[in-house]
Amino acid sequence: MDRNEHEHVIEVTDLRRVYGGGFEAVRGITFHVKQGEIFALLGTNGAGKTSTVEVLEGLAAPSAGHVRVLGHDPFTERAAVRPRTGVMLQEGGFPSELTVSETTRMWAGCVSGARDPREALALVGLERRADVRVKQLSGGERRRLDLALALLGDPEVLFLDEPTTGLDAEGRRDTWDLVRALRDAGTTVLLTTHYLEEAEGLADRLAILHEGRIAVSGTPAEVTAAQPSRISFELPTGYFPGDLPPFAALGVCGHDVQGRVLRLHTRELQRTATELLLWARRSGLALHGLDARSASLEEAFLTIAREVSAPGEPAEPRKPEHAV
Ligand SMILES: Nc1ncnc2c1ncn2[C@@H]1O[C@H](COP(=O)(O)OP(=O)(O)OP(=O)(O)O)[C@@H](O)[C@H]1O
Repeated sequence: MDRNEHEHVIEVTDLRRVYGGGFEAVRGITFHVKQGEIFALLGTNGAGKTSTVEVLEGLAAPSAGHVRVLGHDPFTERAAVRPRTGVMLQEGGFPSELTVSETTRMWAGCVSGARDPREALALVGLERRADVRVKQLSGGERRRLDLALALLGDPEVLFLDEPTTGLDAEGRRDTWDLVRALRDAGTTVLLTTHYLEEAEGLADRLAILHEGRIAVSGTPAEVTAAQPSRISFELPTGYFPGDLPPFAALGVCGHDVQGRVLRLHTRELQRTATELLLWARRSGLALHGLDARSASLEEAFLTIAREVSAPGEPAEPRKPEHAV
């Protein structure tokens, strides 16, 4: 591999995208993706993921800021960028009467230096469906066909917009294995996804978008570590949160009560759990519904998603934000 491993293959600087009518869908985001890295863009519905990816794919110009893919402006230098990138859109939109094989061959005719269409189908496990009409494919098989087409040009950069939507668990795992293999061979991958376990298991780094801004970013471990762990249980009859030992002594950094269920937030899960159980034993109490769970990407995502701005009020970026 003669590519520079540390090169920023994708550079996004202060990107803004304003639609006709003045709605600002992307409000100044900055991130970089290194060569041979899988970067995931996560976000609530309407957060601006597709609006961002479309600019990277050269389908739209930035309203402000700038974007580079492989060192070029993907919009004004489309001819230089497009042959080196593979794009898997959310909706493939193939003619449904063509077979899988015909579709792949037709697409290969539009790609310079395309790999053997049969090889692309084999990569996504569709070789046995080559003679089936596209309209007869399941939703998951169509996603795999979308991916096969994106891989035809053996791209250096792959844009995957929700690549595993509609796939069953096995198909999803197969796609993850394929994306990892492509990354290991040097391909740079930018993907959007709604599946948090997909981002957690697949991405080297990720950014969570919210209302057009990057709310948090970093490696999955960094983003997760910024969240507290949780312990919840039913308050024993006649007990209130104030009857527990002082929260500071338990290492608790926050709490909430829903009905009789007390939820403690902590950054020291082992210490808090130990102190809580010792207190329960000393007090002769059974803690029903006891549940302790480490911080997760899901927790980070839900925390951000709950921070809904008031109508007309721009969302403020969260601090601290990891460097990307
Ligand atoms: N052509 C358009 N004109 C006006 N507003 C648009 C247009 N396309 C998207 N938007 C708005 O921009 C915002 C961001 O949309 P975008 O599709 O980028 O979000 P997303 O994060 O990809 O969402 P999802 O997860 O639902 O696919 C949304 O509020 C959407 O309604």
